[in-house]
Parts: sequence; C-alpha cells; structure tokens
Amino acid sequence: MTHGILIRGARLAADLVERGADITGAPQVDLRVADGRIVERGGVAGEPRLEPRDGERVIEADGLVAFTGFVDLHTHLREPGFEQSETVLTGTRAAAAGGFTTVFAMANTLPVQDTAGVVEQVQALGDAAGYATVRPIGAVTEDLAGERLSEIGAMAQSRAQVRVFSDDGKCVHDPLLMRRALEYVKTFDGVIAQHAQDPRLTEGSQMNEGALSSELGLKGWPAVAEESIIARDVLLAEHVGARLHICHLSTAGSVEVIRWAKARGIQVTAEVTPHHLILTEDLARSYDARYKVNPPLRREEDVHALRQAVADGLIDIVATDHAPHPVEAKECEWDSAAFGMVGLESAFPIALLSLIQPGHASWAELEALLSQKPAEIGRLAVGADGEHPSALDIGQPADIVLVDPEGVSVFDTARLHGLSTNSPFLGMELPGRVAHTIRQGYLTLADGELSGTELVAEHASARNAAARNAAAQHLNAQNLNAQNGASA
Ligand SMILES: NC(=O)N[C@@H](CC(=O)O)C(=O)O
Ligand SMILES: [Zn+2]
Ligand SMILES: [Zn+2]
Repeated sequence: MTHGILIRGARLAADLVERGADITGAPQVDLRVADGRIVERGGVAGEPRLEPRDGERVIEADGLVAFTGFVDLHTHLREPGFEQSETVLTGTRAAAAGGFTTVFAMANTLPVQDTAGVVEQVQALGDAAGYATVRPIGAVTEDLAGERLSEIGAMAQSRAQVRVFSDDGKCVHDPLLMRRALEYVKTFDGVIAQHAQDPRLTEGSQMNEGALSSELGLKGWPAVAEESIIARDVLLAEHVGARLHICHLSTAGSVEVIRWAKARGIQVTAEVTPHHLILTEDLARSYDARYKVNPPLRREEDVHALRQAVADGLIDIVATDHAPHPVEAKECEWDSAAFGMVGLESAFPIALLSLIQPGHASWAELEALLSQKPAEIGRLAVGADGEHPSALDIGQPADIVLVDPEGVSVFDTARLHGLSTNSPFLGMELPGRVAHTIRQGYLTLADGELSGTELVAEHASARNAAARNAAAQHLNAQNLNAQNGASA
C-alpha cells in the first residue's frame, strides 16, 4: 500500500560538521525509502545517482538538509483532561509540521500519567494518530503531589515501557523522594527529568527577579530557585549513581553547576528550550502574557551563557517544552495568565537563528541536539516501535526530516497546526522552513503541508501491523530455537 519515496540531492546534516549555516561543503545524496526503511543510497563517493521507479514519490531535495527525525523530549500533549488546549492528535500534527517524528509526552495530564493504564492509553492514542511516535513520560509522584512515589515500576514494565519520569510543571522538592526516585529508575536504566524550581523561593513569582521585575511591579523569580535545586540534585544523582536530566535550563548559574557536575563525571544531562535561546525578560514590559513562561525569560547574559553552553557541549539537547494553553488562559492579566508557550513548529527556525547562524553549532551538532541525544536520553530504542535511526544509512528506519535553510516560516494563528496558538513568534517571519517529514517511511508533512489525518492513520496502522508480525515471527523463531535446543 505504501509507495516508496525517492529523495534526490539532499545534503546530510551529519556531513556538515563545520559550524555555520553554509551547506555547500557536503555532497548531495539520494536516499530511497521503502517499507519503512532506507533501502538504497546514491550519489556519494562515485556511487551512481538513483533513478525513480514506478509509483515512487520523488522529493527534489537540492538545497535541503536531511536529518534523522527530530525527537522532542519535552512536549505537553494535554490529553487526557485538557483537550481544549491540545490533543494527542493535534499535538502530533504540530510535531510533524515542526519536523519531529517522536515526542515524549509530559505527565501533567488529568488524570496524571502516574499509572500503567494512563501511559498505555496515551501511547495508544499516538499509535492510532500516526503523526509521531508518542512516548509517555511517567509522573515521579502520585498525582504530581510530591508526597508518594507513583507506580514507577509498573509504568516501566507496561506496554509503554516508560524510561523518563518527571513531575514537570512541579519540582520534586522533597530530597528523600528525589533520592528514592533516582534509586528506583536506576534499576532499569531510567532517568528522572527534574523541573528545577524551589517552590518556597518562587511563591507567587511572575517573571525573572531583578531590576526589571521591581520596575514592572511583578513578583520576582530568582535564578537561585533553579540553581539550588540543580546543585542538590546533581549531588543526589552522584550519591545514588543514577541518571538525572534537567529540564529547561534558563540561567548562566545553572550552566556553571552543570559544568561542575559534568567535570566530576556525574550522569547529568541538560536541556534548553528554543525560547530561552532567543527571548529575554524585556518582553515582559508589554505585559503580554504570551511571554509568560516557566522558567521565566531571563537576561541577555543568560541567553548568551546558554548559547555558549550549547557550543561547549554542556547542554545536551534542545527540547521545546511545547505548552499549549487556550486563549482565555493567555489573553488576560499577566498575574492570572498561565505559564507556557507552544514551540514544536518554531523549534527549527529558532535553532537556525540562535545556534547555526551565529556559529554556535554545526548542522551535525544540531542533529545531535534535536535527534540523537534526546533519543538516547529517553532510551527510545527500548520498546515495540522504539527504533530511531542512528544515521541516514541503508537499513535504518526511515524517520527523516528535510529542512530548507533558505526558506522562511511565518507564524500566525491560521498557520499553526496545534489547537492552541500561544506562540511568542506570532506575526514574525523567521528564517528556515521545515519542508518534509517522513515517519516510518511515510510522509506526514509534504512540502510544508500536513498529510491528511485518515491517510496518516492508515499508514500507521499498516506499519503497526507489520511491526506486530515481525515481533510474532521473532517470537516464533525464538520458540523454534528453544525447541531445537531442547531436542538437541
Ligand atoms: N513551561 C511552562 O510554562 N508550562 C508547562 C509546565 C512546565 O514545563 O513547567 C505547562 O504544563 O504549561
Ligand atoms: Zn517545567
Ligand atoms: Zn514542561
């Protein structure tokens, strides 16, 4: 049913190791995709170019850069419970439009993703929609209340095979609970993703604490509220010998704590959002609540420190923290507005603008930041359809995104594909455009247009059936081997 795809003349991000936006240094490559995988390559090192076959869809990719599909370790899909803000379907459509083939779905839903039942439900909704692989994140504590550990083991062993646990939106503040959580996830190579915010230091906080918060009369949110939790948690992670991930780093001081922890060999990874790489607290002067986010936008020095930390390899990944909210929650007074911004569709343009163009990252490094490292931190390889291409090579699964560095993206409410439009970039023209997204061998985004919901669901169900067959064959083969072994 699925016809193949031939991509002609793309540059591979992996071949572009020099920092800066220029792509002419890499050879042009042809990739043939069939049955969900990359089956042939052409054009490199004297290999012949590939010619289209009957029924194949041809993508002319001259001028485009090909990445392994983007992986977002930090997305809020809002379903179950907040379907007026986003659903698994609408959120994964936004993901596909942004070049993502996998999203990790945060646990602050209603009910909270704190049981095997809820995480399996969220994953099943993702499988059915077909726009992206959905890997649920499990809550660390029951109902995100910070009092008792949730069913971490049951979620890890469920069909969803949860490996990332987070109370995101809230900080796991109790040090004993944090210690126990780290001990628990260590047993199955999981990770705790901490939302580092001391609740006592940020009661009622509205924006970054400093001269500007005083001037605007908004309650301040001190950098130390973030930095002190990170400092404590890297020490706990060291003590336990477990993996710790820090969500949405926002201050220069946080970078220094991470620098110290990494130099000590502590197993900590750090994430930055696109908005913290480009926006500053000054936007709060408008009192426009689109700029209200957790953690708050910080000073220009912080933005520079975060970019430099990416350049120095101290920050491991870029994650969107896509946080949809309905109009009512944003078009109101600053103090009563919700924290959060949508980010899936603007992630690539902002990464181009803040990291690639100023020379803080090469295209190859961006591929690590947006694809390989988040997949690795989230242990994406664990699970039924848990394969992620390590490179765009023959035999690898065909999760591919093609971007146009010379293109432009314009964000307005009509052009965003999620349910909510609380983007700080509305009305702006940003450099770079996501042109095509291919997930498991089928197009979810073709020339900037999302593929139809029914068609994508059909492709996904065919892929799911194929995956189930492969798993069954594998089991049969194992049984056969076991029988042969027994009779020998
Ligand atoms: N980032 C935000 O401002 N909001 C997030 C919660 C979070 O990521 O902390 C949300 O769920 O709305
Ligand atoms: Zn958070
Ligand atoms: Zn979040």
